[in-house]
Amino acid sequence: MYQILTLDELSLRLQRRLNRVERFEFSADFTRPGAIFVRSAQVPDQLITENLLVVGRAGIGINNINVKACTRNGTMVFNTPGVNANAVKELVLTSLLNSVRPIEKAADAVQNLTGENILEQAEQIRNHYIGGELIGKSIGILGLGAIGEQVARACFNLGMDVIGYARQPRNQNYFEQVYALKDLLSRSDFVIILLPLTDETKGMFNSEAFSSMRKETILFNFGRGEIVNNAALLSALANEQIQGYVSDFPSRELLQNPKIKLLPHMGGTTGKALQDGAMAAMRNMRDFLIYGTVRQSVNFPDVFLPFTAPIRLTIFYVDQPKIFSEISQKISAHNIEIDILASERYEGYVYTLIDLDEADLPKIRKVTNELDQIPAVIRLRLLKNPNWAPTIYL
Ligand SMILES: NC(=O)C1=CN([C@@H]2O[C@H](COP(=O)(O)OP(=O)(O)OC[C@H]3O[C@@H](n4cnc5c(N)ncnc54)[C@H](O)[C@@H]3O)[C@@H](O)[C@H]2O)C=CC1
Ligand SMILES: O=C(O)C(=O)COP(=O)(O)O
Repeated sequence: MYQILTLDELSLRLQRRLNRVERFEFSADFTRPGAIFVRSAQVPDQLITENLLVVGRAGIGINNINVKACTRNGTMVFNTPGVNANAVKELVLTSLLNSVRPIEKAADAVQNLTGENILEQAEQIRNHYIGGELIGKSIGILGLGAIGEQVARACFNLGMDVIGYARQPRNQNYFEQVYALKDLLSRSDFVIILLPLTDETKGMFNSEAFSSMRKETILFNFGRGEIVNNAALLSALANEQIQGYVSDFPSRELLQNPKIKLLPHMGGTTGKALQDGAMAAMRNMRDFLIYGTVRQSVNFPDVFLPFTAPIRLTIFYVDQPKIFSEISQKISAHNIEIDILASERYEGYVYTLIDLDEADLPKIRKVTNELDQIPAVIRLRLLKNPNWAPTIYL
């Protein structure tokens, strides 16, 4: 039985389905879980114990997970790229359109009309709500990944001049690519942040960045709050260096400012995106726990191998010369046949699946004890093929 800690809510329907099929146990209270399911909640470091095999992030941003500590612990971390890209794109477009048409204020004013001839009265006040248009305006997009690309394409189709900032050449015909942030900021009527939070992007919008922007520009942040330095933002708004700020990441110092609109981190919060993200996360988690295969990981290489042998060893180890020959020699010294294997490297580590043509568990356990003694080996698991027999040994 695998204990899966749900740091964010997972639909009961999905839990019941998974419980039935895979005999996983879900709880929000496990203190030493074997797996963690999470959205944006912070994963506390104390949960990264020797029990923890995998952390599954339903969604994209992994700034809530100490990935380095997980890697050192041999814990696989994955996310679910693209599952909420359309949801975020649609919220970005909604926010953009809202920023040029005062729909909410106009609709509120209509509700306050009284008497007969409501339409006539409404038409008399409509000139208080004259809007702007997006067509012909310039928009700068930072982050041209799953979401940024979709936003760029949609804005191009709305007739906007789209400028994209990316480090590698992209050769897309619906945006002009620039390599200098200042270039993008000085030319854009709207600037959209769709970047991950990293050491490089943290505080990217500082007083220097704001000094390159236009006074009529509205800045939208759907990446992460910390990409914008709030003190610099507040002074840029007060000094009319930019017109307004729309962010999906509220914080106390930004509340109650008429030039700031804050949303409750709802970019990926649609029924479809949540369902798709949870399903993808659970599929990746199940495959890793039951078959040892890796998909969409951020710290392990992706490795897949059909599981046809009775026993599979999974080994995560530091990439060192001759390490694999040491592993295979120890296996063959016990007269155990390797049926097939798959192995990939990633950033100084190796993950290897070794399928054994051997079902004698005591004999295999002797080998795994020896392999565990190799200093470069971080985590070793022994999986029994569930289609051959129902129990899984860890
Ligand atoms: N508001 C919300 O609810 C959501 C917010 N997000 C945020 O949006 C970010 C992007 O999401 P996706 O497009 O799905 O991810 P993605 O990984 O497909 O795209 C990220 C892009 O940013 C680029 N990038 C990274 N660092 C950069 C830098 N220093 N300079 C220039 N480009 C850089 C990458 O090359 C990549 O093209 C996520 O990491 C997350 O922080 C994502 C989903 C929902
Ligand atoms: O996927 C992301 O990075 C998001 O920001 C969405 O977060 P959520 O899963 O909705 O808490």
